[in-house]
Amino acid sequence: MKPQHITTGKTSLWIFGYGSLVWKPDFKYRRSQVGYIQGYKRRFWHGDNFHRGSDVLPGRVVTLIEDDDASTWGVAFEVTGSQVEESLKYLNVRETVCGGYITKMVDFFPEGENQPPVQALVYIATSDNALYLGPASPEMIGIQIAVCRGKTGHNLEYLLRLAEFMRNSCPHVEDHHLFSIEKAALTVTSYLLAAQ
Ligand SMILES: N[C@@H](CCC(=O)N[C@@H](CS)C(=O)NCC(=O)O)C(=O)O
Repeated sequence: MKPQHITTGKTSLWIFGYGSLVWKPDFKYRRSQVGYIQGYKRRFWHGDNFHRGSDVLPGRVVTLIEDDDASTWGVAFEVTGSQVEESLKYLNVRETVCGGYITKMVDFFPEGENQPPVQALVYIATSDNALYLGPASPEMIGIQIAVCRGKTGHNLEYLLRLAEFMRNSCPHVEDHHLFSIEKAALTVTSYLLAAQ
C-alpha cells in the first residue's frame, strides 16, 4: 500500500478504534472514551497477510461496512500536541501500509446521556482493497481464524480480545456477527486440540 501521509496541523484529534485498536492502541493519547459511530457495521471481511496471517494463509480482521441502520461500538482516543503526528505516523504504517486501511472522518458518539458527537478519524478497509475477502459464514470465518497467525500473533487472539472488550466495555451491545464467529473459532480450536 502507498503510504498515506496525513498532516492535520491540529493540536488535538480523536481516533476511533473498533478492532485491534480497542485493546492495543500502542500510541500515546491524552484520554479514551467508549462510544459508537453510526452508519457502519463491523465485519470480519478484511484479509490480513501481515499482522494475523500470511500470503499463503491470510487471516481475517475487521473492517467497517456502510449500513444506515447499523452502529459500531469501540473506543475513541484523543491525541494532543505532538501525540497527533506521532500517532498518525505510527498508524499509517500499522493500518495503511501493513493493513490496507484508508482514513475517513466520522461522527463519534461518546456513551452516556446527552453527550454531543465529536469528529473522529477512523481506519476503514474498503471492498476494492486487494486484501478484501468479503462475506462468509461464521463457521468458515471461525475456521480461518482458528488456523491463521502472522507477524503480530495468532488470529484467534485478535478475535478473542475484541470479544472480551465488547463483553467488558459494551455489555449492552449484542454483536451477533462477532460472537457467532467467536463460538465457531473456539469450537474448531477445541477439535484441533483434541486431535493432537
Ligand atoms: N482499523 C480497525 C482495525 C484495526 C486492525 O485490526 N488493524 C490491523 C491491521 S490488519 C492491526 O492493527 N492489527 C494489529 C494486531 O493484529 O495486533 C481498528 O480501528 O481497530
